[in-house]
Amino acid sequence: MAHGDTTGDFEKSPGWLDWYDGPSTPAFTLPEGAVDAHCHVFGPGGQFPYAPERKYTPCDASADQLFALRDQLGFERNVIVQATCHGADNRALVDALQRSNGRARGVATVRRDVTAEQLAELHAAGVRGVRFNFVKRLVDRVPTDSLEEIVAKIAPLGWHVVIYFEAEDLPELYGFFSSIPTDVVVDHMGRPDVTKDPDGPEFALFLQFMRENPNVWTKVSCPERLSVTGPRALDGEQHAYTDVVPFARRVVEEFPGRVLWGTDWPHPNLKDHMPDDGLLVDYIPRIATTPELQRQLLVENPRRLYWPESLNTQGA
Ligand SMILES: O=C(O)/C=C(\CC(=O)C(=O)O)C(=O)O
Repeated sequence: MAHGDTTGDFEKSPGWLDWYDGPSTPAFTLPEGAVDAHCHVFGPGGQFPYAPERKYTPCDASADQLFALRDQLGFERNVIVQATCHGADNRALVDALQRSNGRARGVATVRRDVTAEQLAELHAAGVRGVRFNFVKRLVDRVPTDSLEEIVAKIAPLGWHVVIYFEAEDLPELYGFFSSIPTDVVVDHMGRPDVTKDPDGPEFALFLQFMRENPNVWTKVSCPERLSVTGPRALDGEQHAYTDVVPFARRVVEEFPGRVLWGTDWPHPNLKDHMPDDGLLVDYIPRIATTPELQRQLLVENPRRLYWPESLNTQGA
């Protein structure tokens, strides 16, 4: 369904695909307490304007719409990640966290001049991390000394750093990423080229990065973004994105305690189709094949990072 061409004073980027309205109820029953650990809120633009420096203008995707999806799919909680279309203006994120009744935590974007007071306010709202984006079509590159300054400011709060990059850029960024002292969460497995061999050198470098750095976690999310051959999660398809499965399954099985999963709703910048989020949930048991792996991926791991106070076992 189209959600309108304008949002407040903003016109959506040409060719923008709106999120899928009326997703199916998943066939896979999520474990109790499951967390959608990667999703976004956009605007509404009339209330929370998009950032002047943005590289795309999305359709609105409000907190209420996100919470309705959460309930429909059977998740208990969300981790809402600041997207580049809102720059370092975290107001839409903070508003969503505050209206979630403690059922959402957040990852913000901040600049090097962020103050301790601003960070304390974000923490009180439920922010637990910052995101550094290195995807060239989304942002202008921020120098690493600025990022190091930010890390020094957020580390005392117990926050972590979410990094988003493409596989071809890992060799250049490997040293900087390995130097980050906090926990680090890699979005979408570092965006592997899934036409390549999962046993080949490109993905081997990513696996090596995770092996060498026990503070590094990853989201085994976004098959709809990584897949080349599909099939797409539409029309009841129960075997969607088969080409991504070997990559995600490999990571889940080698690092079961350091993986997260999220819908990526509302799926910004997809070009050729918009997935049915219910069918995306049905992809999960193909990459986390046992109830124990599913519980770690969906419940225990996200709680350790985002709701550690809810765990009563030490070092769980
Ligand atoms: O939602 C995602 O994970 C991916 C995005 C958008 C994004 O990250 C952003 O705007 O910050 C993408 O690949 O276009």
